[in-house]
Order: sequence, then structure tokens, then C-alpha cells
Amino acid sequence: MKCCCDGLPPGRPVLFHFFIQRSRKLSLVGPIIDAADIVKDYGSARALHGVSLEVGAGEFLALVGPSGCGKTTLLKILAGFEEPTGGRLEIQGKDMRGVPAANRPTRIVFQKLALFPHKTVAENIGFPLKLQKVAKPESDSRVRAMLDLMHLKPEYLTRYPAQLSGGEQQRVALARALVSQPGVLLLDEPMSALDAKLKKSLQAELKKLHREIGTSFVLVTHDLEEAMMLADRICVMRSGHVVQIGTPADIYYRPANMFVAGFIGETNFLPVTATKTAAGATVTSPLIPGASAEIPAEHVSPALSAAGTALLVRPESTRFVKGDASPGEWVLDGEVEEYFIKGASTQYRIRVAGLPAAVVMDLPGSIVLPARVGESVRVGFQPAHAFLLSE
Ligand SMILES: Nc1ncnc2c1ncn2[C@@H]1O[C@H](COP(=O)(O)OP(=O)(O)OP(=O)(O)O)[C@@H](O)[C@H]1O
Repeated sequence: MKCCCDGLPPGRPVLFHFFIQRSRKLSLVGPIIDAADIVKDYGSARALHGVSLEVGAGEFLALVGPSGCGKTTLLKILAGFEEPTGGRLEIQGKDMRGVPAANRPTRIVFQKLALFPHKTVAENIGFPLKLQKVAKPESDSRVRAMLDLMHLKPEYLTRYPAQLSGGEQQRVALARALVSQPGVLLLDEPMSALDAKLKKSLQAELKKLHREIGTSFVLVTHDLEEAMMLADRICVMRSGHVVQIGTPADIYYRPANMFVAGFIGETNFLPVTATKTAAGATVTSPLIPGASAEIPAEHVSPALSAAGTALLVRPESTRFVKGDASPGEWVLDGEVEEYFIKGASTQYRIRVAGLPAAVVMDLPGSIVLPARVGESVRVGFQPAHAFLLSE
């Protein structure tokens, strides 16, 4: 027998069909969120200084940055819980000025669950549909579809939030946010209260869910690994400004400046003097007298300035040099300060004269250790593989 769900995974009912059809349609149009020059003042304090941001239909964007940089404020402005002091916000092509949260195509899930404790799971998930006066049979069917989507058992429908685990409660909150089929799902640290194992499994489910339903997700997170794992693009904020927006690879391998580089992942900054050339830049370092290296243009930050120029060498791009150095390799002499066995790899910290911080190395394997604490070692890396940036 043919039905409207043909071609969809078994057990994925009408709701899926709706999401998939809609996301295909939306992918033909422009950005679903278009925020330009958003300013937010709380009294005399400015929380956002002209933030501009676009989120594509079906895109997963993560907002990251130090505490107080304005992530939640921006999310609340998207959701309609805060009015911006200045700037323009369009969602699905419509100006959002004066549009209350309930009338926006957005839904939000907070870190602290806002489930109604005296309503059952079914009543919690169905609540937005009740507000929209959706007929009972349709509402029941959509609630059951959401339960299925969130891998929650049908018998949970009659349970109360207190009778569920933390992870299950968060899935109910996600189900409630998604049941009214929003164009954008806003997530404010939804997994930060969960233990590490549960967090990992919910992260995997969230990524799968996003791929399956095609709704745009905007996630605020403190967890940079989470942002790298889940997001199509990451927006790094600092003191109410957007510092860089890019793919996880852009942010990790081609950070705009030392702040972004230091914010995501371990870093080694080698002081250098750089001269721009047609092919990129030529660098020399006081730590490697007499040597110079060519850095290709794609490894030179477009925002390079004279202030505090440094070569970013990621820990996994280093090695111990036991014999001769490889062609073009730069080598630093040092002493092992400490090492940490991480299982799949071992992290070394090497004290190098002239550097304010120990050089961090991340070497595969942890069964046979190549060096011990106090041992003199030579650390090698290819400068052409490093990234040239400034403060
Ligand atoms: N309702 C408010 N009244 C006054 N100031 C506020 C208000 N909400 C936020 N702020 C201030 O605005 C700035 C940005 O806050 P916001 O909560 O957006 O930061 P955040 O990046 O989400 O921080 P965190 O990661 O700690 O949650 C902070 O300096 C904060 O103190």
C-alpha cells in the first residue's frame, strides 16, 4: 500500500515528511536568519556591539566565546525574548521588529529544563499544539511522532518529568520545541547539565536529528569540542563582537587571530618576524637563528598585522627529532617537563629556552613512550604547515 511516507525510513511518520519537504523548499531560498549590526544595551552597558550573522536553511551554527561575551543575549534576541537596541533582524525573510516570541518561527531549549512538572510527557510535548488549537487527533499523532523521533518509549507518554532521567527529560524538551515544526531551533547549552557519557550520546542523537529533519539549529555552548563535532559553522564571539565565523576546520586550522586559536584547542605560538610576499610570507624566528621559511598564502591570516606576529603550531603537527631533521623542518631544543597519557595519544610539555610557555606536543600512542621527564629532546615541525597570525 502506498502512503505519503514512502521512501522514508520505517517508523518515521508524517512529521518527518513535513520536515524533509520543508527543508528542501527552504534550501532554495536565502538565509533563514539574517541579523545585521545588532546592538544590545542593558542600561549603560553594551552587551552586543553590532553583530552581523547569517544562518542558512538547514544549517547548524554554534555560538562560542568566553563567559559574558553575549551568546545568550544574541540567542534571546533571535527568540524574541529580548528586543535589540539597534540593528535589523529578519527570519525567513520577515522583519522581526516587535514580533513576539510565540509568533516567531523559532523555538528555544534552555540548559535548565522548563518542563511543566505537573504535566505528563504527552501534555508537555503537546503543549505548543494546544496553544495553536491543533485538533486532538492530529496533536496526538504528532506527539507520538516526536516521541519516536526522540527514541522515547510510548509508555513514557503518561509519565511525569520527575519520573525520567536527565537525558530523557532533555529529549522531551527537544520534542516539545520541535513539535510545532519551527524553522529554527535555538539551543542554549542544552547538554551542559548532563554527565559526560549521556552528553556524548545526546550529542550524537542531536547531530543525527539535525541531519534527518533539516531544521536550522543555533547552539550556544561552552564546550568547544561539542561545537566542533556538531556544527556546520562556528561563530566565535568576544566582548559583544563576532571575531570569526567559519567551518570547524577554518576555526581550528585558519583562526583569525591568537584569541580564536587559543580558544579552540591547544596551541603553540612561536614568535616570528614576517614579511608578506606575493606567495604568502617569509618568516624568521629568534629561536632558530639563520633560518627562514616560506609560509603559503592560505596559511597566512588575512587579518595579519604587525602586532605580536606568531606562528601557530598545533601539538599534533610536532614530532621528536631523533636523527637528522627533515628538509625544511625547524627544530627546537628542549627538556621534557611533563607528559600525560591520554590513551590514544600522549601529550608532552617541553620546556624550551626563550619561550614563555612549554611547547605542547600530542603524539599518537601511549604504550611505548619516546621520552621521559627531564630528558633532553629535539622538537621538530614544518613551518610551512603552521599558520601565521597576529594578536
Ligand atoms: N538582563 C540583563 N541585565 C543587565 N545585563 C545583562 C543582562 N543579561 C546579560 N547581561 C550582561 O550582558 C553581557 C552578555 O551576557 P550574556 O548572558 O549574553 O553572555 P554569555 O556569553 O551568554 O555568557 P555565559 O557564557 O556566561 O552564559 C554580560 O556582561 C552580562 O552581564
